Amino acid sequence: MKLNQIPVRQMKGVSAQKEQELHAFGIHTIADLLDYFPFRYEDYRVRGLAETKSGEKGTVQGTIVGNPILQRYGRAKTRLTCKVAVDGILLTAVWFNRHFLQDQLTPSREIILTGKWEQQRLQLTVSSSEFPDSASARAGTLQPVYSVGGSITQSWIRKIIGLALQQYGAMMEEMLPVSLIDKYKLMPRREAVTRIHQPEDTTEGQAARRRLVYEELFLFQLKLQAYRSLNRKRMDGTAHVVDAESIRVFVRTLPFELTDSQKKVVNEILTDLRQPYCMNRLLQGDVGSGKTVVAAIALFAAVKAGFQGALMVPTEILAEQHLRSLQKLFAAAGLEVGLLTGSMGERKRRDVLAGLQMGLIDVIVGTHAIIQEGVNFRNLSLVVTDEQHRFGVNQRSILRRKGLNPDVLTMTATPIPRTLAITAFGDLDVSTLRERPQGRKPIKTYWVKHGMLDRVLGFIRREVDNGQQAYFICPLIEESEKLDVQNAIDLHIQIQQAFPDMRVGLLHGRLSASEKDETMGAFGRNEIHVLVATTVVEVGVDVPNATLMIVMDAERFGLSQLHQLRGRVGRGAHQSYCVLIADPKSETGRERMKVMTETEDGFEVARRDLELRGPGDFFGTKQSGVPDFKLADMAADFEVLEQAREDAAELTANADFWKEAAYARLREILKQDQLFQGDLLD
Ligand SMILES: Nc1ncnc2c1ncn2[C@@H]1O[C@H](COP(=O)(O)OP(=O)(O)OP(=O)(O)O)[C@@H](O)[C@H]1O
Repeated sequence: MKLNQIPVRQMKGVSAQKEQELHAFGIHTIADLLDYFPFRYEDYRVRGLAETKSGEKGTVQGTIVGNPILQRYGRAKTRLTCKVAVDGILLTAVWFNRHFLQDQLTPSREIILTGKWEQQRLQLTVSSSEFPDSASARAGTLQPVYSVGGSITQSWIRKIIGLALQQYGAMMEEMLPVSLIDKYKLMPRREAVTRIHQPEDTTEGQAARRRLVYEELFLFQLKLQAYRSLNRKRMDGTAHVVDAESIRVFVRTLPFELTDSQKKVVNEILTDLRQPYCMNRLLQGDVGSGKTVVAAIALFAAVKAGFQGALMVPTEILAEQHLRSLQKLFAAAGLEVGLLTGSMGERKRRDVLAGLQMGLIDVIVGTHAIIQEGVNFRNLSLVVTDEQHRFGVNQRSILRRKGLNPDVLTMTATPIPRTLAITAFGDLDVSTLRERPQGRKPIKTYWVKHGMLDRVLGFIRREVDNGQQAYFICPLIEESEKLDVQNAIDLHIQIQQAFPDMRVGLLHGRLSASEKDETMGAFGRNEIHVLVATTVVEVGVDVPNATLMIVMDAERFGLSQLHQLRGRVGRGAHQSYCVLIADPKSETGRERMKVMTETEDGFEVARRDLELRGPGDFFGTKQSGVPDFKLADMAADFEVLEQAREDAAELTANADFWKEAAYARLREILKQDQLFQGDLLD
């Protein structure tokens, strides 16, 4: 029996109700329980009074002198005091609401006190006390502090983990190969798990943590690297026969000349498409840098080679927009483009599904719906996805199980510093669009206070009179979508009242797909002058005639989000503006506004963002696609992550890893991961 197969209920003391509550903390098996690590320690080590600083918490040992005095005050409140001799000093120990201790405080008995020491008054306010002769004494130890709640208390979980260590500790298996344990002089697993729960001292706790952090990051990287290595080895991707001439002809039909950056990136992608292994490439380019057309060329190449392609986007608004632009681009070449979204009618959906299965549709555009059950392709060979986090390795394995192993091109407009990207996402190949199409004027960005709304309205008037359009964004914070939608509705009324002669549109997440589509379509045709919207327009929306982006309460947005929003303008030849309305309360908030007014370069914005937030926070956002680690901290443990990546890459590249007994345990772990289901690992 393995520890991860023994339900936690097997432990004495874990009732059915406790078991339920443990489940909420992700604890199902004994292995989970042992891996439920403390996030800090409480220090109960006994020190001399001289070493205990006044005003701070400490633990001391002394002898009770004289009888305790109990005072009652308020309703059912008590204050118990007693003189205790510690290191030759007579101090007053004070307990609040612990009247039941009175009988135990007998003169000349030894006692250990933990609490706040006030030297001036020779007084110690006790938070916990115990007698050295009692069995459950904590004194002398560092006590682990766990994340707890409900009927799971600190002392209960300490006890149950302590018992689990006694009962099952010997069954804990090593996971890391000896070579790595030796290389970094790591604690063996059994010892590390025991010590992280019950360290003798801080050094030991840290050494245990170091080992377990490495293990966690190594296993994370191992998964990514093993996946990549298998992928390369298998050579079961599609080796597209790319017809260079027809691509040249297609590019000539585009309404503009490709930038040098676009040409370079297209070549990188075409080279990948020709290879027999699967492409896994990240295309990063600043907002408005022209990623869509690059994707279109790649899709065109796949179709010309005799396959189908898919473009997966995060929202239905974007799906509709991309459908229209691809239809336009592919019209002359006679490619058939289809749309598949979650909110589509059943009949339409059935037609599309049939079209995909029979190969009548060459390129499908859609949301997540594309890779759901029941969607079958005739021969899908390329998936382009619009935001890196939406198409992770897991989605990939869904397709694999359908017998599909497409090349994947992931586009992101959130430029991630290269080292971070590579480290966090395994070994993606990265292509970067550095320049924007020619003729674009830099967007002018202003930061104004709420009091200046009148002038902002004047700005709208000027732009609309010039034939341009404006976005007016109000925040949408997930916790109270209802309130935020109300904000948008109110703002819409306010703007419409200010400009009775203009057409003011409203767009938010609560509208139906067709309502959204209608509004977006009308805005695209300049039938709506001002679009009041929530962040549903954040990514990808492309209306080149819009030249003014106003963001209400801009302090409520993160830097990359603001940059994305700003990127909705400046997409045509006209001068564009971004106005941030904000009264930030914090220094970081002000700093963010400053960064926005100082630079328009997405890479620079990302760099400053990283500086302001640190990599921990950067990766903490949903954007990153990086899982929550139990122990590891992306910021503090970043170097370990780098190291772990190198180790994992080296190991999986070595043929021994896939057959030697020494690595059987690691292969076992991989096999259990759903990512590798259906794959033969050895
Ligand atoms: N080489 C080019 N020359 C001129 N215009 C171009 C060029 N490439 C793309 N465009 C136009 O630039 C605009 C922005 O392109 P696109 O929508 O592909 O940007 P993007 O990189 O996807 O940006 P975002 O992440 O903001 O959506 C589009 O209107 C597109 O037609």
